[in-house]
Amino acid sequence: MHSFEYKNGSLYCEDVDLQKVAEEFGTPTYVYSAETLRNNYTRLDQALAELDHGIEYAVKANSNLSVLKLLADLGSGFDIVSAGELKRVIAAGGDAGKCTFAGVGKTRAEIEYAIEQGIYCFNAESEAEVAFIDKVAGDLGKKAPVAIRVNPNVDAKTHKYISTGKSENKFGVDFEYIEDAYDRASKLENITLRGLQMHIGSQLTDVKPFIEAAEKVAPLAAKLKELYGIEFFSIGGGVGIVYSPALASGSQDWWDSHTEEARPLTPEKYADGVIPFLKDLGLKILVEPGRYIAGNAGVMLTECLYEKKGSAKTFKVVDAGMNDLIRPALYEGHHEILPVAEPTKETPHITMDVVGPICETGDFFCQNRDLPDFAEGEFVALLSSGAYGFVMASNYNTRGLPAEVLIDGTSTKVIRPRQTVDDILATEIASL
Ligand SMILES: Cc1ncc(COP(=O)(O)O)c(C=O)c1O
Ligand SMILES: N[C@@H](CCCC[NH3+])C(=O)O
Repeated sequence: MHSFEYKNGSLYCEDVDLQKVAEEFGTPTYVYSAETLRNNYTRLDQALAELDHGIEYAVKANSNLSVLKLLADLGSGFDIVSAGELKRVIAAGGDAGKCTFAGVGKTRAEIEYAIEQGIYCFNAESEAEVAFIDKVAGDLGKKAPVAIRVNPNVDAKTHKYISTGKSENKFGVDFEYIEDAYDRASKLENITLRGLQMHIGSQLTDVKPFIEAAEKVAPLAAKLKELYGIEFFSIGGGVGIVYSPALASGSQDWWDSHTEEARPLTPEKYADGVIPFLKDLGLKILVEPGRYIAGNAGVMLTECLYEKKGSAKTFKVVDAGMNDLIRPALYEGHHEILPVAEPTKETPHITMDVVGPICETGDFFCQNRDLPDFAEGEFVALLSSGAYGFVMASNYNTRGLPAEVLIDGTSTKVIRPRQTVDDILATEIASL
């Protein structure tokens, strides 16, 4: 049973027909399945049951307040990368005391705010940052909880823009310097060393790099526990999802490739791979999944505006652009594209580029892809858009932001109304 599937000749999310959603709320619109969000969270939680563990959902993947609230209600903690994300968690009813704060460039204002809100831990990414947190905490007359992110120099074998655990990446403190960094940090007066953190990259579809990193860093975690009494080891996020049938073993059929069994990396495979290195540490193990929780829980709906048959190609121009979903333009990310009205056996397949209205050649959702034909005025869904979709949308070309809708069984709720061009202009007009 999938939360997104064809029923009665139309693509549904849970019990709701996406044709009706597109007609009622317009396009482009992001649609999320509450059931998939819950299932993904629960499944990972259960896979890690053998460990004393906590899930710190990576807010950056999808930060809509209703999504955060749903996860907070399940008991999730949150991995944040800005004061803005912390404000979101608090506004959604999440617990600041269950937040970890990552990121290489935290400002004084952000550090002050996070200390005042009582976050669980700063995950510091450099010695300079540790020293600065110590200073800011001292100025406030408080002690700040700190973990240092170790860069284990492990190749995550993912897209180079989202690999974070190699020495040439900007993240964390090099493995060979980390013990000295802890030694120096332990002498600072206004911080408490609470944990150790790592995160080797995003969209990993093979468990081996996770195993390599856990095996390399677990002895360090044990040593830091002995020396400084740290209480947690966060192994970061990064569990990948299936975007392309080519990634799935076996079948080329999209739905089959998205069955849990066909996932290249299941939560169980992930857990089985890393647990042996973590279970005897006597530390709380944190994970920071973003894409795994939200990615397959969302689609973006868009309408076909025009068809253009060029001498070289057929273009379908849709009303969403790279400003609405930037992953194909930025990482050549693959999103499956399905017509909302279910194609029949008679529907011809044609090779097409699906492109947006933005004045950039890179503004495409697919190139030279064989897809069931669809006509002007028809809606299509870009699948697996629940993570790093809406959150990366921009106003480029002075376009408003898409609406976001949450479906839960038969209920449909707009969780963020469309941002109009008038909304964008209002603040600038007021500043004229
Ligand atoms: C520190 C940290 N934790 C967690 C994540 C979440 O990654 P993912 O969405 O791949 O699980 C990221 C993003 O890559 C990150 O930088
Ligand atoms: N935005 C990226 C993931 C970045 C992960 C955050 N560190 C993507 O869409 O794949």
